[in-house]
Amino acid sequence: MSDECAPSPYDALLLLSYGGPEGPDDVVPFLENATRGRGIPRERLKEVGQHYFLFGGVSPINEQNRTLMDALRKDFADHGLNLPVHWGNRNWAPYLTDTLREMAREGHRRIAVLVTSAYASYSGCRQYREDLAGALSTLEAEGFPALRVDKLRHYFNHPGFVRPMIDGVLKSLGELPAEVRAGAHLAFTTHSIPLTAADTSGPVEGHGDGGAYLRQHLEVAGLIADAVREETGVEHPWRLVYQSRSGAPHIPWLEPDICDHLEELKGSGAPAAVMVPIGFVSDHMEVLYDLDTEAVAKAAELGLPVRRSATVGADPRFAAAVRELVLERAAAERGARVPRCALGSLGPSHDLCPIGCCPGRSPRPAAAGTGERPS
Ligand SMILES: CC1=C(CCC(=O)O)c2cc3nc(cc4[nH]c(cc5[nH]c(cc1n2)c(C)c5CCC(=O)O)c(CCC(=O)O)c4C)C(CCC(=O)O)=C3C
Ligand SMILES: [Fe+2]
Repeated sequence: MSDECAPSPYDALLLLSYGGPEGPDDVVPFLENATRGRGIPRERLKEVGQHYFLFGGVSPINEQNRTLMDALRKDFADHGLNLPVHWGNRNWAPYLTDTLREMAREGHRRIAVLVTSAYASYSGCRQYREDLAGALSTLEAEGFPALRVDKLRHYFNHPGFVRPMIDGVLKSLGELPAEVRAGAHLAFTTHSIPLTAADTSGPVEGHGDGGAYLRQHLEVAGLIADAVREETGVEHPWRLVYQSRSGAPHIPWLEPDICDHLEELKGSGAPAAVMVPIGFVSDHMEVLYDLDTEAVAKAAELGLPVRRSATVGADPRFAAAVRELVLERAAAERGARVPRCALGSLGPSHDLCPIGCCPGRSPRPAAAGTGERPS
């Protein structure tokens, strides 16, 4: 095997995700897991429960992760990369701790971790690092030998993440009625988070003004808008907007909401819009309900033609990007320097989150960051 394809020091890849219910009886316990200690009002929980019940209590996220694992295994096999792929979740089976225990039993010791969130934020980055630290300490208490987990860098600006979304936007534009196509607005959408969480996202030096969360999303939106203009020769106006707001009403979250934005677009005479869910890796419940159900109904009520473009899901280019991320990090851990792919101007993201990156409300141990490395 060529050096480029050596995964050492890694002996496995862990796909780490959110998890979702797989039947009506799972919905309430899943929501309890997802919101424990997070101060979410009961009303919001009832409402979100209804979103899941509308789809038979099944979130598509677990099946999407199984499909992504298949795509990763195929890509790895096709490229002579011998690295087993495992999967664990924060909020539903297969739970992270159970997966890591199984991996430890099988003899894995040094594990690269891909989280299904492309951007910096407490929910999308540090919380997963806290989950990893919690799982590692449970296994240590159970007497397992020490595991080391390395979280792969944020991939929001990796071409394997961005290019499939560019194709998705072009496809959605093509599906709009021809007479409104050229005037269509692009509504890039992501998960709203509390303003304080946005402001403190990413390394401390960049805190304030929406932090890394905002900058990274604006970068991706701009990259996609530029590529679409180059491809079509049409300048589609665009804006970054938000969805899936939770929390107590008096706490400010990122705005505007996608539905309010659609209303504003209609009011200002926009003829159509494409909703581009850049904040999400697959078409899970936030996409299926908040965009395909709620926002699509809003647009119908407004008489605004809309399309929703695809998330990357298990696109082979994304699977290839994951392979590249594993190999580049493996090389770095071996002390080698290899090129790191990133589109745009922000450059490849850090490997190790520095202290103070994406802080939570109360400090908890987090794995895979500066300060967690053996000296
Ligand atoms: C930034 C971000 C991402 C994107 C990055 C990533 O993908 O990780 C994301 C993804 C997801 N969020 C998901 C589901 C939920 N998120 C909730 C609540 C919250 N999310 C938040 C943020 C994010 N969430 C926040 C700040 C809260 C408030 C509570 C808290 O501070 O923790 C709640 C509780 C009910 C509610 O409050 O809405 C649920 C059920 C699912 C699974 C969907 C499925 O089942 O298909 C996925 C992929
Ligand atoms: Fe969420």
